[in-house]
Amino acid sequence: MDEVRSTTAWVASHSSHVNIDSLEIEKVVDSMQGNIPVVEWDFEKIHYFDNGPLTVQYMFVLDALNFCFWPDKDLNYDHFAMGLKEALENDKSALDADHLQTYTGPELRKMLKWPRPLPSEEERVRLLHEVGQELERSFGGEAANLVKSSGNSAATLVKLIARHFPGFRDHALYKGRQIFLYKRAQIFVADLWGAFKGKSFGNFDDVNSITIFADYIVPAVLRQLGVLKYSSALCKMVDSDMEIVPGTEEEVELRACSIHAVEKMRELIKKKFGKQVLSIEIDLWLWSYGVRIPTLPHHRTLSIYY
Ligand SMILES: Nc1nc2c(c(CN[C@H]3C=C[C@H](O)[C@@H]3O)cn2[C@@H]2O[C@H](COP(=O)(O)O)[C@@H](O)[C@H]2O)c(=O)[nH]1
Repeated sequence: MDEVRSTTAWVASHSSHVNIDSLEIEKVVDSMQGNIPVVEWDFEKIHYFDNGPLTVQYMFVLDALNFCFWPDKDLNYDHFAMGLKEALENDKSALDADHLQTYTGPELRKMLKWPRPLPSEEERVRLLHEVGQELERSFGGEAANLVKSSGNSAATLVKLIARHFPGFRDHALYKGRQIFLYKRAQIFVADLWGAFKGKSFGNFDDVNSITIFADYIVPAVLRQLGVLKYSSALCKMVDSDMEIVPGTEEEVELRACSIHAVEKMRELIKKKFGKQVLSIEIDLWLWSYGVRIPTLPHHRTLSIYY
């Protein structure tokens, strides 16, 4: 996680299209007196939860597919969460490692009750197969064993996921440097922590090492708050729904500056109010705020990472 922190800080200090406004961070922090609004995990009441290993399997599969819903304007994250939940409730073996390896696009669509091809459907199916194969090869078929191998360390779990599952290797090259973002791997840790309320499979000694999850909602909220300032060219691209090519400076800056801005917010809360706030808590507040404003313009990049 140190790599996520240090490389995104480097992007922020070399940024050409996105600027972090420290004064606005201070205003936000002061206006809340350092108290981040508490948002309950699964405030939407959409997730599968049985307090056991099957919940871990559900979360891992969901986070393997947790990217890029926007190309279909009627589709969102909730459809995936609820679809997988219902599939599991009807058939406890629906997400077993051997099953995951055989799903086809039409079968995935049917499971999610989606009437037409999903965005990046072939990639989603490939990622499901990858998860099934590697869980079977290295973890006895169970994501719960992957989590157990992390020894209650969030940082170790993210590393293990990146090592074993290429689809989770959310890196970018920026001005000649490798930048680490790890959105889906980190969100899996946060989902476990939230679902199990920091106990059992959600017990991580270093949960504060996790950063926010750089998706397409959080940068939009930080912009709305005035914390991120975009260049006028980037404003036009985002506001006109123009696609931003993955790996471009603009895309990497949007994501990396979001991570760094929230780290700065945490530091300021600590300095001014003596409170230790988790990035996960800030993320959940920002994200839940953003998804409640469907008209909020967000950047559009075709990606499997977020
Ligand atoms: N930063 C951040 N990004 C998140 C999530 C979540 C869901 N988190 C669960 C955990 C607790 C809650 O109760 C949620 O159930 C999804 N996303 C991202 O949003 C985008 C989807 O947007 P739309 O197309 O409107 O559905 C897409 O990139 C998706 O990957 C989060 O928490 N943080």
